[in-house]
Amino acid sequence: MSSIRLDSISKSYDGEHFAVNKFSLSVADGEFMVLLGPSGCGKSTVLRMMAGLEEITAGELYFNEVFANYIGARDRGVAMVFQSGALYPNRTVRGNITFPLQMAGEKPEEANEKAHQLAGVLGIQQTLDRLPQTLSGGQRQRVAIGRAIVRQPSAFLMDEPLSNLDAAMRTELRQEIGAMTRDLGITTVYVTHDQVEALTLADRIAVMRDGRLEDVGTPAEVFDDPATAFVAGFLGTPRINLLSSSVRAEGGRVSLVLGGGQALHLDPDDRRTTLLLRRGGEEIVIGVRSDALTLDGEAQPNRVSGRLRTLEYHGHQWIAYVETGIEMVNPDLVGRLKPERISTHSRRSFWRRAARATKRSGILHRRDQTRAALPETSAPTHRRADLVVELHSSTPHVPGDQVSFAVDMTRVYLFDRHGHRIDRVAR
Ligand SMILES: Nc1ncnc2c1ncn2[C@@H]1O[C@H](COP(=O)(O)OP(=O)(O)OP(=O)(O)O)[C@@H](O)[C@H]1O
Repeated sequence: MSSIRLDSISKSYDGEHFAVNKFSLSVADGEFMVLLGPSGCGKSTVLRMMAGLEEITAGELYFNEVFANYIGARDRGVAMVFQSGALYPNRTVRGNITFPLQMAGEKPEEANEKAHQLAGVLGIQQTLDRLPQTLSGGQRQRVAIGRAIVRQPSAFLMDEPLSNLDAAMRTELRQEIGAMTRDLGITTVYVTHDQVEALTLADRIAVMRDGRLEDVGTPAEVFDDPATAFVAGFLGTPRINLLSSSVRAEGGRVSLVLGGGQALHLDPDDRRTTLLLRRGGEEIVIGVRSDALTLDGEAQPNRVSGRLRTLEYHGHQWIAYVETGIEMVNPDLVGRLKPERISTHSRRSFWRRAARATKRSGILHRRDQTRAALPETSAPTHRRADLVVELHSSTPHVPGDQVSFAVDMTRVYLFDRHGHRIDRVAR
């Protein structure tokens, strides 16, 4: 088993943009780490650099604290499973699983015994003598997992292994992957854009955006205590409401002024009051999950009101969409880094680091080719949109009614205009 450490890893495929940009992460021995983020944020690239399938442009990779940038893929002792695990079509399930052992010179009886045991763990004993084309997608993926772990790799890297399966099979195999990797105590890095997979499987989740690490923590930490508005928006269904607001600080009291003549008030004892007293007049972003709002909050000091536009029935709940006159912030765009041409100075220091990291391999980089995203953020992008509220029982209200919702201020997140949490995030 192995710990994995990435120290300021960058990857550029084209010398123009960074697919991964100064990404640092430590995965402990035996930990199940999920890389989560939207399509194109660089998750697979990070995984492939760990596997040795992509050259690292800059930064350092360590396995068990041993520098590993230039260790060949075969010598890293890691196993990888892809979206659709390609199997040898002319070999049986047993033949596929035992193949890596045969290559390693293991005796056929021992290899068969291991395949048999693993097939038991993966629930595919009945298929051992069948060819891949006779298997379902879920069974094929199980065989691919079996073949990957049969040699007891020091780390197991999985790139969206469930994405080609139907919903029921995803849930079943997800649970089995979780149980199996924990039983074996194997260090696992698992890539997905599915928040449910991330929340249910991970010991810790690393949330990525535009090639960078946005947040890392246990599922409860990133969900309940998100570092940025983007993370708050990426986790949770319905998506969090992000309300544009400005801070009014007067006489030791703080109000958060919303559009449509509305405001929320922080308790003087609230530790965030002290932080915001210094930010009077500043624009901020307030995050309120749809279940932190309670209908019929007319009598509450902290409430938001509006016109009920529509109600959706979701079986176990109703979702209310409310026009409030409050300006909402798009969670996908808030604080997004502006891609800009890198300055000469930054380019030089980038390539100096790249050269240091690649010295041992003798790989030369083309200095004049790179462009990068500088750590500059655009202003939050606003949209006029509905407030989204979960209702757990039916309501006599009908579309067109004026409605009020009490806001649970203990469950409100405050972000600066670039989407970073104003109060300290506990990690
Ligand atoms: N071989 C390649 N050549 C050039 N660009 C690439 C290559 N592989 C990936 N990229 C680019 O790098 C960026 C990150 O891609 P990557 O596949 O790592 O993202 P991802 O988060 O895994 O996305 P997805 O969830 O869609 O697989 C994307 O802009 C992608 O187009």
